[in-house]
Amino acid sequence: MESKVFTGRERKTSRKQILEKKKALDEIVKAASSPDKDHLASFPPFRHYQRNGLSVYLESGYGDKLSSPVKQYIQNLLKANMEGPYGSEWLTEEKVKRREMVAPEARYIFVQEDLNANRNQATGVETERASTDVIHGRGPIVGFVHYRFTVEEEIPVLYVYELQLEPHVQRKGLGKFLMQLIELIAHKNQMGAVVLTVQKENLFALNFYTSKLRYMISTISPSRVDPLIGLEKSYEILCKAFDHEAKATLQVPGDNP
Ligand SMILES: CC(=O)SCCNC(=O)CCNC(=O)[C@H](O)C(C)(C)COP(=O)(O)OP(=O)(O)OC[C@H]1O[C@@H](n2cnc3c(N)ncnc32)[C@H](O)[C@@H]1OP(=O)(O)O
Repeated sequence: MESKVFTGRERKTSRKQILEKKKALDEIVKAASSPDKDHLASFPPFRHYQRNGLSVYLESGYGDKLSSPVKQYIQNLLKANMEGPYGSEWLTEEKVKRREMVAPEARYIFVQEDLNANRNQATGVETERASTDVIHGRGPIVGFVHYRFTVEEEIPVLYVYELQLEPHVQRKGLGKFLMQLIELIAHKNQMGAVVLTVQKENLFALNFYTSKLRYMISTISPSRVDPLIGLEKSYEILCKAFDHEAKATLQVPGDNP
C-alpha cells in the first residue's frame, strides 16, 4: 500500500484543523454548561409531571450551589438505590460519587413532590428529607438527574451521571419522562449524543435504557473496546446518538435500530 508522506505545510494544516476542532468543541461545551443557563426554561411543559397517580415539579440545580440537606439527601438516595448493584465496589464508588456530586460542571434536575396532590402517600426510602424550603418552597425532593456536558471521542455529549428516583415514584413513567427531557436538552445544546454508564447488575436500569428507551452499548464501552476487558468490568456505557457523525463514532455499526 502506498503511504502518504506529509509535507511540512500539510502537517501544519492538519494540526491547525485539529486545534480548531478542539476549540469549536470546547466552545459548544462551554456554552451548554454556562451557569447562566437554566435548561428547564426552554421546556415549560416539562416543569410538571402529573400521571399514574403522581404529581411532581422539576427544578434545575448546580453542583457548586447545593445546600447541605440536599447533598445529604443525594448521598442517602444513592446509597439506598446503588449499594446493591455496586456490591463490593460500593465503598470506593460512594467516595467518587461524593466528589462528583459537587463539581461546578455538575447540573441537576430535581424532582419535587407536589404536596397538595400527593398528600398521605407513603414514602419508600428512609432518607433524611431535604426540607421543603430548600428549593423554592415546594414539597420534598423524591429524585434527581445529575448530568454534564462533555466530549467523548471528539463528539460533544450530554453525560447522564445519575438518574435516581425513590422507590415510591419508580415505575410510573417518570424516568422515561426525565430521559425525554434530557434528550431535548442535549439536542438544544448541540450535543451529538446522550451517554451514560449502567452497572451490569442493575438489570432493570439496563432494560429500561436499552429496551424501553432504545439506548445502545457504545463503542467506548469496555465490552466493545475489548471483550476480555469487558468481562472484567462491572458496567456498560450506553448511548443514543442524534447525528450522523455521533452515530458513526459512538454506536457500533449494525447495532442501530
Ligand atoms: C445512568 C444511571 O443513572 S444508571 C442508574 C439508574 N438508576 C437506578 O437504578 C436507581 C433506581 N431506579 C430508578 O431510579 C428508576 O427505576 C429508573 C430511573 C431506572 C427508571 O425510571 P422509572 O420511572 O422507574 O421507569 P418508567 O416508569 O419510566 O418505566 C419505563 C418503562 O418500564 C416499564 N415498567 C413500568 N413499570 C414496570 C414494572 N412494574 N415492572 C417492569 N417494568 C415496568 C414500563 O413498561 C415503562 O415503559 P412504558 O412507558 O413503555 O410502559
